Amino acid sequence: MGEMVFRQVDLSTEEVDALEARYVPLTEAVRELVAATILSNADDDVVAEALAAVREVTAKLSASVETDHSGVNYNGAGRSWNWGNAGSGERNAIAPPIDLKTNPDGSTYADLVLGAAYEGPPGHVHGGVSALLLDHLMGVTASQMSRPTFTGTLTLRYRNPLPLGPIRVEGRVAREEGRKVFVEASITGSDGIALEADGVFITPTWSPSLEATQN
Ligand SMILES: CCCCCCCCCCCCCC(=O)SCCNC(=O)CCNC(=O)[C@H](O)C(C)(C)COP(=O)(O)OP(=O)(O)OC[C@H]1O[C@@H](n2cnc3c(N)ncnc32)[C@H](O)[C@@H]1OP(=O)(O)O
Repeated sequence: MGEMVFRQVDLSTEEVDALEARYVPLTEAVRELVAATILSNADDDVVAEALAAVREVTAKLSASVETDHSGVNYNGAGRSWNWGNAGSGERNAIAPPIDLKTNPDGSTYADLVLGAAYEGPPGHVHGGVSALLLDHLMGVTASQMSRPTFTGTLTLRYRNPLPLGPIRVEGRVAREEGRKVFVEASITGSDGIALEADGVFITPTWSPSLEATQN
């Protein structure tokens, strides 16, 4: 297995929150840029201007890049962050804009709006995006944010096309057997239920290696 390191970073929770607050508006603006890039009818001059501006700002941001992935980090107070996570990273404009909530009974849900960047069939959500949302929400549900769990098997039933627009993803732990956590989930869109899923999430025998670093 390749190296999988969870990094302990010497930052206070306030410092992590401040960093997140600095970048989240940028993530949201980049999502708007992605949508505008897909939908724009601008002429050659405007597109050339946008290209130069995006290249310039990307060069400015890239000047301080030190690594090729952001990883899973945590501090001494137990605050963890995974800014690049493909399913939910707060600084990842490619990730769906998910804000996952946990109910007192451990079940989870997220209400979000999927726009032009998530299209598959005309006007509808790409099946792989639905799978990404479910894998992520079900993995968090299985972990109860207290233990690492990996997707073992994920079974999806695409019952109806899912229109772009507002959707709700919901999940709950159905049962546990040893290291296996069985999770059920669904996605509902403006036309009603679109997907049902069940999955087996497994706590590995190995513990994640924890690496302390100075930041
Ligand atoms: C503390 C920090 C908390 C942080 C929370 C953050 C939440 C983030 C959420 C992120 C969400 C994103 C989530 C992601 O994207 S996770 C990324 C995608 N998933 C992976 O990369 C997983 C790759 N696979 C593996 O690493 C191993 O195969 C695992 C760990 C899964 C099992 O390897 P292990 O060596 O441990 O297995 P075992 O042979 O001892 O078998 C043990 C039991 O399991 C049963 N079994 C085995 N394999 C499968 C299978 N594939 N389906 C169904 N069942 C399976 C097996 O029959 C046996 O059952 P039984 O015979 O005992 O009844």
